Amino acid sequence: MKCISSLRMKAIDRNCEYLGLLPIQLMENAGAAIAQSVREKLGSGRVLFIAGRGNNGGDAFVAARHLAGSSGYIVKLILLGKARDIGTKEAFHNFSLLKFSRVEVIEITDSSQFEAEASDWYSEADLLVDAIFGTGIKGKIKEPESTAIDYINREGRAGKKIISIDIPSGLDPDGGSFEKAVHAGLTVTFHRMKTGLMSEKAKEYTGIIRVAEIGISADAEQYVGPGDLMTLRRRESSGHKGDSGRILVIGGGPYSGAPALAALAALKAGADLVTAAVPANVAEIVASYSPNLIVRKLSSNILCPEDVSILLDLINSHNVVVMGMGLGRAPETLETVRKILPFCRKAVLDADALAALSDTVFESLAGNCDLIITPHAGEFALLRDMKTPENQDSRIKAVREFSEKKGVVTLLKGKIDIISDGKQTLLNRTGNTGMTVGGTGDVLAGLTGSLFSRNPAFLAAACAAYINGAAGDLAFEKAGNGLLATDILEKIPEIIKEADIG
Ligand SMILES: NC(=O)C1=CN([C@@H]2O[C@H](COP(=O)(O)OP(=O)(O)OC[C@H]3O[C@@H](n4cnc5c(N)ncnc54)[C@H](O)[C@@H]3O)[C@@H](O)[C@H]2O)[C@H](O)CC1
Ligand SMILES: [K+]
Repeated sequence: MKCISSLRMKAIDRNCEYLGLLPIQLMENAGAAIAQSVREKLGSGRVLFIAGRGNNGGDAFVAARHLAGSSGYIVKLILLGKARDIGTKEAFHNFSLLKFSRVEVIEITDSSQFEAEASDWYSEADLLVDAIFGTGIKGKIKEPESTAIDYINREGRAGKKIISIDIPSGLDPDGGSFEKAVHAGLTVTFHRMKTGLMSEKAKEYTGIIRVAEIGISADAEQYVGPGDLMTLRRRESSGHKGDSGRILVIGGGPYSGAPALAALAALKAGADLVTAAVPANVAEIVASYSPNLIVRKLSSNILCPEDVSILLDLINSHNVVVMGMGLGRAPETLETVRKILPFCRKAVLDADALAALSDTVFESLAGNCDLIITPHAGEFALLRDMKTPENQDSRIKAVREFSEKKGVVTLLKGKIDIISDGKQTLLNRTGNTGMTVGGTGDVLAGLTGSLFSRNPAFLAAACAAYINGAAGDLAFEKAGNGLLATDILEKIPEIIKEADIG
């Protein structure tokens, strides 16, 4: 069964919101699924919900309302804390609806209140629903939550039915470890199995696990969105120069704009230091584009084997190499690419550098170099020696299989970008017709390198595709089809700032 982490689940939730499916709608569906599970376990009787102040509690508020509307149930709810401290507007909204729903509610703020005020509520219940924490649990369990768990388990030992919402409270949703946790007879988890529920230790706490669908849109999971950006590593506020990425761009010779665009994109996406190593004829031109660039002049007018020693020094002092933009495909250039690649720990290969790849090169890199390739359909066809399929499903399959076989992350550029590492695959639909102009691929390569310096390859490539397209969409509003790659550069910081990852 496919499991997901709590972070991925949060990313999908955020992507739903981006698509217009609001958190309160998901909460309503989650609560309805819980109410249905209660009905299946108990035809009629007394049901007690024990709810925390997060969204796990929010699901309980919805479920209690649904159940109180069904005949045959007496529904009570213990809120652990004060109503004013409920953490989200969705949970608070649903809590407010309880006063119109024939659900009796008490607030417990201190563990000493349990004996006098809540003990009877526990003992008279036929079924208890645990909604203290779900995926939001952090650190040591405090009071009154800790005592609330003890009381639930006391009733469980007495043979009562216990249903946990999403996760038995106390269990770490990812690792499955715990200091104490609810012993449930049934756990109703949402959308997908959570990794922590599958752990050996968790088994005796979860009881039977049911995965309930809560209406999450397929696209929220299949397409990159702001939720994925949320999972990127933030820049350290106390970081030193270089901590947020040292990027080496190797490009140019026949062209001068391409390496400059990649280098500037890396800077705009938050890299601290970017060095462009470029052939001698274009070094001054590239430097003249921006005072922000550090330019290293190579020995000749094309990249050639005489440059290998200086390039190896540069590779050692940078953490990601972005290579290929405007390099040309002279045999000595491709030979140089092949010579230096095994020394790169992390590399993004674009454009002409892709022509240096072969099965032998891929094999020699396996395990040494973490590689992202960013071909368009034509370059991908050359890499595979096979036409790139037009049909979307066949294209996805081709990218997935190629990435798995070669041990790389592929970002296949197109109207819909496809990103895969062979196991995970994401699609990206940001971007527009104006972006067929030259240079947008160079921007994407630099952007990818910048994110790659702080993040895993797959996430970096997927988020770079999204940011590049989203920056292009913003630029398109003003420039329309007269959009230039430099317009996209200008919009990158806005997208990064909006996503709060700068
Ligand atoms: N797509 C979905 O799966 C949906 C899931 N929903 C539910 O939302 C919860 C996650 O909600 P969140 O608000 O992020 O966190 P929790 O409710 O699990 O917990 C936060 C709550 O608990 C307090 N807290 C955290 N740690 C401790 C501690 N050690 N001791 C005491 N108190 C603690 C914290 O202060 C907060 O008050 C998910 O599991 C689902 O049930 C959505 O409703 C629908 C979409
Ligand atoms: K729970």
